[in-house]
Amino acid sequence: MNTAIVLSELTKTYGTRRGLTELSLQVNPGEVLGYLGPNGAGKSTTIRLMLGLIRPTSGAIRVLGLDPHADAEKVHRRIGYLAGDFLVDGRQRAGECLAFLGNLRGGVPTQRIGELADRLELDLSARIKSLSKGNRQKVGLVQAFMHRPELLILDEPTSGLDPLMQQTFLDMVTEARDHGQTVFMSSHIMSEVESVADRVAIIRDGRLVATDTVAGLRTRSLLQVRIDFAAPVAAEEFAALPGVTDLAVTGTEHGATLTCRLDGSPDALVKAAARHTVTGLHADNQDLEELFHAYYTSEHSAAGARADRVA
Ligand SMILES: Nc1ncnc2c1ncn2[C@@H]1O[C@H](COP(=O)(O)OP(=O)(O)OP(=O)(O)O)[C@@H](O)[C@H]1O
Repeated sequence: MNTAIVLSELTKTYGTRRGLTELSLQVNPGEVLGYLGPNGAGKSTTIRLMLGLIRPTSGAIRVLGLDPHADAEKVHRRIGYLAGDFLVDGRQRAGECLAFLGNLRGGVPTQRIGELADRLELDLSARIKSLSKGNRQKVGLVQAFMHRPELLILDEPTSGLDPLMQQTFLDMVTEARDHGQTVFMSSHIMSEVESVADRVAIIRDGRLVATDTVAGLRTRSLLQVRIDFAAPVAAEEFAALPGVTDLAVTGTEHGATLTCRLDGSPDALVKAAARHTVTGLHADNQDLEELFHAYYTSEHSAAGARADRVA
């Protein structure tokens, strides 16, 4: 079976503005890939390139084995796409709009549209212009999922959905994967994709900075350590230890508390601490949201510095 999506050394510039820079990424059939990055990172640019709506400045793209620009019609027939700004004629009723789009895709049973609308609590008789942003987003989701496409490309799909509907959407993604469909979904929130994504790709400033499974990303996260001492300790004693960053030592009523982040083996830190009387020890993994923020806020952060480990 063909790889669902292959992006090879993709660069897109808009005049002098950066869109994407030498981005390479593969998405396997049946995989859910979460595509994460802050505003302006290049997520929509990547999606527009994958749909053949714009052309790369250099590099190559294959979607379902086809060139999305040269074979746009064939590719579009086989995918479900939700744009970041899903726009349709607001005078139509939601049901009419979905029936029309279903016919364009070779016919979708009314029952299937009804089932999806019920799950998402979407009123099919409402005129689109009268719907709230979140309800309009639901129309977009139904049209992307209704014909059970081989590949779903979803740009910020949960935008405007309340937490209950976000969960319904995530269930729909899981079911799509169970049916063997491939899902590429962009987001700027880690927690939104971490429960459904097989892999996560993180982009910043148009470049891919990490791709890994959610479990793999967790192993990259640093330990946050707190050690309580019975008497004052000197920060210099710990600052240069291997893997220790963001070190702080504060005096307390009963002695001192050291906090730091730790990358790799705790051995040196534990041995250094053991030269003193330790009254408390606490170590926790940095959560994924924090790791993600470190990736996209600072090139020189601990996690950012490990961004070269692109899987
Ligand atoms: N048509 C355009 N003309 C000029 N610059 C553009 C155009 N489209 C995108 N860009 C620039 O390309 C970069 C990436 O934009 P893109 O919309 O792909 O980001 P994004 O990750 O989707 O952001 P968001 O989360 O805000 O939607 C930005 O710097 C943006 O200003």
